[in-house]
Amino acid sequence: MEKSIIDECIKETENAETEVAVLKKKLENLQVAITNHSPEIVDPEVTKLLTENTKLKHRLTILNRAIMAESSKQLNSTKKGPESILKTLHHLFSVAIQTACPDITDPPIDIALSGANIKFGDYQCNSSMPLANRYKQLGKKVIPKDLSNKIIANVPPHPLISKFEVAGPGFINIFLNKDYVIQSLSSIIEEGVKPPVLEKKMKVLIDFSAPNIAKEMHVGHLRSTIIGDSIARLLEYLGYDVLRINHLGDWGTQFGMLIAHLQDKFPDYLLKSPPISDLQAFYKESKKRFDEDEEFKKKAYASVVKLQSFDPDHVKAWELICDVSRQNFQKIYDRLDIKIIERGESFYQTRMEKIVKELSANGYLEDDEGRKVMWGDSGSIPLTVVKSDGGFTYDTSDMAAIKQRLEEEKADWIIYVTDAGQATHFQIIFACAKKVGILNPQIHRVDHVGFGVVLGEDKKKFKTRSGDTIRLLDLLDEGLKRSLETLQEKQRDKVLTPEELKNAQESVAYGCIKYADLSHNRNHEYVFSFDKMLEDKGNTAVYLLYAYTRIKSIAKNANLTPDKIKNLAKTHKVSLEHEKEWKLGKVLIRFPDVLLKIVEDLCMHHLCEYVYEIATTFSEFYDSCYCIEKDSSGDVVKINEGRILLTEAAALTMERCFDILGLKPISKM
Ligand SMILES: NC(=[NH2+])NCCC[C@H](N)C(=O)O
Repeated sequence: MEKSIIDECIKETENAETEVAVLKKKLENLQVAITNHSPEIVDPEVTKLLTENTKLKHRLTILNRAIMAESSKQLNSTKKGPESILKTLHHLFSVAIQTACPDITDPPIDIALSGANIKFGDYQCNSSMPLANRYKQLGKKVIPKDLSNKIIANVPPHPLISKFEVAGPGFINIFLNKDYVIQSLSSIIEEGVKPPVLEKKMKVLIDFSAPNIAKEMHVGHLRSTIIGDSIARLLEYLGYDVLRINHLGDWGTQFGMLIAHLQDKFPDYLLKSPPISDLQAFYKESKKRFDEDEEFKKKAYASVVKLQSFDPDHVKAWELICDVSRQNFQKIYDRLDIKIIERGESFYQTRMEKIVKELSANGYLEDDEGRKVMWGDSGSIPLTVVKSDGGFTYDTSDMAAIKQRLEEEKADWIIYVTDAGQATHFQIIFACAKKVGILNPQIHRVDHVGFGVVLGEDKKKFKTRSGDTIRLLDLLDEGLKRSLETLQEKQRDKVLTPEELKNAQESVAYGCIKYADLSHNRNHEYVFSFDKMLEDKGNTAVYLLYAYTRIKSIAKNANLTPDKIKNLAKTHKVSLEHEKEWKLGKVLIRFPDVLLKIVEDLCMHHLCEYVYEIATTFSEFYDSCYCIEKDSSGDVVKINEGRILLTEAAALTMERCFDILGLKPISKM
């Protein structure tokens, strides 16, 4: 409905504008007539037209204002989800700036959160200085401060804003309206923490985890698993159609030797499942034979060929081998509560054959000493599409995969989560896919979400004492052991039931491993340290989980269940009078902005910083504002409902953050 009002207004404005232009032209013509001929003839006509012109101009201004008010109303409608403060301000100021500076095309709209000093407002618009520079380039001298006042006068009215102040050389300080924030927080309590409205619902395919069969899943894969899962959780929450894909390394020449070795060692493998428990040892044995025994090598090559042409016995052997790895991977996914669909490299075998034919037929492949290569646009290094022995590579499977994902799966957006070392690989894949018309940057989005290596506390590559890769299951076990010790140090075992203790132990152990990873900027390497991640101070999962239980216990102490608090919100206002209440309230309504920023750069540490900010701002609030008062015998004598409501809004927002980060908060720990 609002849309049709806007359309109508726009139409009316356009009509009025055309009329103004026509009248202007008429006036000009008359002016010429006046000077050239007898002025007394046209005089009454001129006067009439002039009055009409003024009237129309006035009507134009009114219509323009109506459009602005209507479009900001549309932005403001809370039914669909909370609004992004930054986006709303950006919209309001772009209307104001375009009206105030009609001669500047594509004006800079610079909106930012103000610093800690509340004197400078809550948000700032810093556009006047660059705008004055743009005027200077046009040969006009404009004082930024004057420009700021003109901009302010043109900001369409909006319930979010209480007032403006122009400061310094021309900064516009924006002060938020308390009632607006109260309203936003009440809807959190009454309706839950809703995601901001999506501009466009997209189908997103997230390629993450992706360990390799017969090799140990290592900490790099753990990082990919944790980061990928969290991005998936975020995008699912925002309402995207998410497909979580495990691009398992389950294909390739190493399977030749594994199958050949299996056939030799367990000849009755088709009838009886071979008892391989340690696939890595099995891999080592077969590799040794492959390197030392020519006969075996030949057999191994023959096996690959048979497998790739889907010979049933070879496929069976391959499945047996994959199953051993799969079971181990699944144990890790189960513990960390990771949902993912397996679609390994093998899935693309026939598609690889097809795409190689197509690339070759269309002249994209070049011969390079027997290999067939393809160059991307950037030209750095080419993809090896076919090896000299005719086999396919990691590159081939990724070309087939990107085609399958965009064309068959109809994904709008693909996200690949791997170590930063693979950045070039993906750049070339994207460039080649673009070159052959699979990937269209106008409609598709592709991201390589890279991450740095995991280091041990000695700042060297994370390894066991003996220099082996650390087994992830051992690492998770160690986490469980250490988290139990931490809880025992705090004497939690004396207060919690065995079941509660176990829940707390798992929540802390897996939570701290995930959080330590997510809270670091993923582009940097990070040091894996149980000591650090189990600290109860600073930005750690332990600190946050405790902070959350403390927040939850406030209402519990007042005998207020979440349902009762919901009802309370109908009769009481969230309290934002105290400076610390106001500070917390403003942090809480930033949630949509934090999520939208992550959609842009896919850096989950923004969310960790945000949830930490909630916890620390909450503790500032709690230090200076009582929520319940007890008498000397410990009985509750007074409840401050407005503050209980604020507490609930904080707890609900934290819960949402935890959920996106894959942490499981517990009510008692
Ligand atoms: N489509 C992809 N290439 N996904 C990532 C695969 C990661 C690969 N299996 C590795 O261990 O490094």
